[in-house]
Amino acid sequence: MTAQLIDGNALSQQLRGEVARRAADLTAKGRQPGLAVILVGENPASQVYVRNKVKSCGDVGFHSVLEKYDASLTEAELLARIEALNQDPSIHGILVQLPLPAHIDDHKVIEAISPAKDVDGFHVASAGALMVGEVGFKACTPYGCMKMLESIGMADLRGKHAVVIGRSNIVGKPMAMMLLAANATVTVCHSGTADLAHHTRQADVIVAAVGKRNVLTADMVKPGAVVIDVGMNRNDEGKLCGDVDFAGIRDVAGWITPVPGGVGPMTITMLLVNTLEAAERAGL
Ligand SMILES: Nc1nc2c(c(=O)[nH]1)N[C@@H](CN(C=O)c1ccc(C(=O)N[C@@H](CCC(=O)O)C(=O)O)cc1)CN2
Repeated sequence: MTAQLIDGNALSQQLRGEVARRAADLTAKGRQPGLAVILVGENPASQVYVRNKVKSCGDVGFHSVLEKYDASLTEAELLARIEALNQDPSIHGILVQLPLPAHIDDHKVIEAISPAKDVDGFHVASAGALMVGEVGFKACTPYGCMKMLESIGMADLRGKHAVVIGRSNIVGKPMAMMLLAANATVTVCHSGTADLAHHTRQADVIVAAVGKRNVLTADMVKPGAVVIDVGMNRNDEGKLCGDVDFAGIRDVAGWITPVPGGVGPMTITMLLVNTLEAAERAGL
């Protein structure tokens, strides 16, 4: 068996077309969606990501502002900027690019963003809304993974077993909640899991979100399973790769997401979706 690819670039293009249409409607009503992106420091990967976010905003007709600050910015200064953006009616979404420099408490910063503008979905209020099934912004990476499942006819996971590898607040935990909301039976594995392969071999859907190469190999995958790779690592040749052994697993899985071109572009697409929804909700 050769797994079919879930193409994040193609799916993103399709979803962004719909976002652009809805944004044009809002703009015509005098409410152009607006996103503020804050970058603190010189992390080279973060610089690429924020540039892509701002460019993507332009592509779908959003207003955007990129605020870049030196790594010496104080926590108090950052909190003051967020408060100003919370009050700015032209800004519907606020995003602080992570990671932040070590002297800034990222939890404090995320909690300073108004939940109504928390388009990253990282605020405790957003996480709580997801937990209890209320309206709130969903974290973009797991939300993108759910859209990828939907695109292959797996919106409803009743009777399916999903295994999430990783328990971070921004991917693993919200991913598990979203899979549960889609009726999957969910197992969350992590560094304290005794026998990872025992769990993954039973899974119909596996989401790998660890940040380490080759955490999942072909012998750990049930034939026909869906494998979603959230990882973003460099291999020995310096090339971008995910958390799973793509070449090996491709011969076993039914579906697999590539890196690059899989979950990454979907993360930015769902940020656009959340920003659009923030602008739509602002008019209600
Ligand atoms: N405030 C946030 N910070 C971070 C988030 C986030 O969702 N919100 N996630 C990651 C980084 N990230 C978005 O910010 C992100 C990472 C990767 C990609 C992406 O499209 N990757 C491409 C490859 C890019 C390359 O060549 O380097 C791909 O997979 O095809 C998008 C967004 C941490 N911080």
